[in-house]
Amino acid sequence: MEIEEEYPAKLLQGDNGYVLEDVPHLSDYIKDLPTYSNPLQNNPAYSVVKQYFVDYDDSVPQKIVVHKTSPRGTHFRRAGPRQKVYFDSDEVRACIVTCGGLCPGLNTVIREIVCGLSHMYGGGYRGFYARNTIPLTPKSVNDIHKRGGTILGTSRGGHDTKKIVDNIQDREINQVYIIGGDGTQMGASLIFEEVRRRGLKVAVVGIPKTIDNDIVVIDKSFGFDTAVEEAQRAIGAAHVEAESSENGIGVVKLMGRYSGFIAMYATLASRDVDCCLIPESPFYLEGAGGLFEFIEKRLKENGHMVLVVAEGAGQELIAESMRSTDLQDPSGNKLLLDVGLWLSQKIKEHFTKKPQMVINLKYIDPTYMIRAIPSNASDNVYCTLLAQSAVHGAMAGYTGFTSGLVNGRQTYIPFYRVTESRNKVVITDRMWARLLSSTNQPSFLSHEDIEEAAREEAPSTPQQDSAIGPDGNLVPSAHQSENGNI
Ligand SMILES: Nc1ncnc2c1ncn2[C@@H]1O[C@H](COP(=O)(O)OP(=O)(O)O)[C@@H](O)[C@H]1O
Ligand SMILES: O=P(O)(O)OC[C@H]1O[C@](O)(COP(=O)(O)O)[C@@H](O)[C@@H]1O
Ligand SMILES: [Mg+2]
Repeated sequence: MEIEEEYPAKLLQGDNGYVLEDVPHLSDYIKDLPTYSNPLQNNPAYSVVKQYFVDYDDSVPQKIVVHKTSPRGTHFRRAGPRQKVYFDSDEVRACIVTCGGLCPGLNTVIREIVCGLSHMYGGGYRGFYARNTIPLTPKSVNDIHKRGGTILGTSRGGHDTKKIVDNIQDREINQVYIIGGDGTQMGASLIFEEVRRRGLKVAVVGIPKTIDNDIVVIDKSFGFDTAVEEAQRAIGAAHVEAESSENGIGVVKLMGRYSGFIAMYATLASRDVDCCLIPESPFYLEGAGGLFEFIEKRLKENGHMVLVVAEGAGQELIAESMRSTDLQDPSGNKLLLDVGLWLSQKIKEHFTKKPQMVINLKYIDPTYMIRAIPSNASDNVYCTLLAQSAVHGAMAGYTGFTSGLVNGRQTYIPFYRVTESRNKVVITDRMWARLLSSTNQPSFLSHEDIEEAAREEAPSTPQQDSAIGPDGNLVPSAHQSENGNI
């Protein structure tokens, strides 16, 4: 049976403004699918756990800060094992792919999907393209969580939905686990649509991966904690270098193409940073309130300083001062100019005009070193829960969803929700205000800038309070940002 129209959003209304943004299910487009008892009920590890199975109606609210009169709002389906499953254990043929940039924890997710299917449901495993597959068994993945990178390899570009689904069909794969960022989830959504159009019993499941933490709705992405921890080591080194020489300046570039979360959290965590520059907050170099003025002030006060810059910061400034290109990577992401090198050069040029102030600048670019390490303990546990949730969801017949943590609970989120926008640092939010007050750096914002930023983040619910104080200064707003917890 071929189905033509696009899959409609599944919105279920309840009392007091309750909305469940549900995810697709195989039974939505394949009738009379057989079901089976979940084999976990006979598994000695789980059978002792009271209420191990998730209640069909369990859901998780997207916003947890509410007022007396607030409507209950959007909810996502709670992840976890269901009493009934839609795959017989012997029937499962699963494949896993990793796409996009590297991120700590990829191997842990792979390991836990394999082990989850095998130990919990007793399934089998395959990859997409014939010559490119690696058979995965619990034995072969046993130690991989201790390694960085992905044992499956990864790439950008080359997405051909029809070819991929042909392959899934030819190889009789019925569960597809796709680990990747916004681009990958977009591709996964197209694969799901095609699978559904062809009426195939194939569960298509996404696991969100982004070291930049730029995926919306979820609390934070796996590997982010590890990245922040490792970034601190680079900041520590920059601080040692800066402190050890007169007018020492340490510049550290961190990842963050459009979202400065790594830079912001590493800055807050380390406390050694004097100024943090992120893509969301424009800055300028010359004149009153500019970066050069601030650097001079800090050097006079402390004799050294540390500057952290996210890779996507100041791109318009660089474009103004040098010939920029519109080159893209194979996935269509704009190739960025190296802001770390550019900024270091600009600072050096500025101080050559001030012979009374000889600086000593050291530039550290730890970006690929940060990305290549294995995940830390907390990310390892997080990866395990994400992977197990994904497996439980696929076994229960859910499809077209991303497995994600929302307000500390594992949930199933429809693909369109995680791809429709990008998670960014909200500079009129409390967290950025905390950073500004911890570094005491200038906000580089005029009154008009602040008003514009606040307008962009205009309060849409009573949970979102004003962000500008009577004096026009940044005032932390009392609401949670789009992704809640961090
Ligand atoms: N809009 C899109 N539609 C289909 N596939 C996409 C889209 N954007 C990216 N992809 C594919 O997803 C994969 C990873 O994308 P990329 O942006 O490099 O990484 P990430 O998923 O981490 O954001 C690539 O193979 C790319 O071709
Ligand atoms: O050099 P590469 O491999 O294209 O990766 C660089 C990019 O990857 C990132 O880590 C993000 O990767 P994703 O798009 O895969 O999430 C960016 O911070 C960085 O711009
Ligand atoms: Mg991307």
